[in-house]
Amino acid sequence: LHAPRTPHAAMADWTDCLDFGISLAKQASEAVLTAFNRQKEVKLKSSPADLVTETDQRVEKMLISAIRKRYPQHRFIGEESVAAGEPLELTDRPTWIIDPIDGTVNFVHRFPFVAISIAFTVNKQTEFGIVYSCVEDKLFHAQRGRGAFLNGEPLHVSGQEDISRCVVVTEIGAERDDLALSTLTSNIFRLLKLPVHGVRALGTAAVDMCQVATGGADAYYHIGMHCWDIAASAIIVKEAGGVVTDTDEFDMMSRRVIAASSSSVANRISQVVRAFPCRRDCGGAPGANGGAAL
Ligand SMILES: O=P([O-])([O-])O[C@@H]1[C@H](O)[C@H](O)[C@@H](O)[C@H](O)[C@H]1O
Ligand SMILES: [Mg+2]
Ligand SMILES: [Mg+2]
Repeated sequence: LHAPRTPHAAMADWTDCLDFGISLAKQASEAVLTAFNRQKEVKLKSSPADLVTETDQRVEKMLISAIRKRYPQHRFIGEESVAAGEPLELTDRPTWIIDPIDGTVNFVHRFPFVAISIAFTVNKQTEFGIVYSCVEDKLFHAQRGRGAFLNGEPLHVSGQEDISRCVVVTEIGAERDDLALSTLTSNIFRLLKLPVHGVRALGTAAVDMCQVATGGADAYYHIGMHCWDIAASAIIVKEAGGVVTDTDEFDMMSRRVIAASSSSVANRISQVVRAFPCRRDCGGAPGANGGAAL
């Protein structure tokens, strides 16, 4: 017996939102570049290495107000809005996940890797991601099922399967307590002893992870970052043919991520790297009540 054919509603592809997001990322990049060489007033957030400037806050407000004007029903998770007390809640509604400047420490020091990161989810599934590495003028984007691109050119991971031939990117992050620091440094020690070809850190999770999408790096892992740091670059890596995972299924709220050129490299990293406890960004079990999948 065949089930009766029911006409499906035309599948929304969210390309209009993607195009709008790209145009906003370009505007935001201009604001970031204008401020890049100027003196900045710097404030601390959760630790002496967790910084915010007036530009982070202004760029986020600009992005959210422009999106809200065009899509009044959409919701937001923005790094600086959450820091200002807005709830961090992912629902099934269309949601923009925004990091107005990923790499604020770089921005403050004029170390030339800073990015605007914008992801868009519906039903807790990421539909597209945009990462604009402003100083490099590199625009990465990916849409679910449609591939990943850098300045319009298709991206592919390296496909490397042998950990001992990998360049691995990671970040130390803003945590400065003893347990976090000893875990993070011993992870690097263990990877170098495998050995791997090299360990790198650019100071922006979003741009780091996009290196895996380009094939310039073979893997990336990070513990302690937040969903806005990696939501956009996760879909970019996946659409470039990479693997994005956690110790288990990828969950953007878990504050742990492994992105790799192949599942064998991802598995090897997950065997070597230890995590320290971090409070989830939101939700309980992965995929449930606010957890989010790719
Ligand atoms: O604060 P921010 O500059 O947006 O984001 C930070 C950067 O991505 C950094 O590379 C990472 O190590 C931190 O964990 C993030 O918080
Ligand atoms: Mg960030
Ligand atoms: Mg930021």
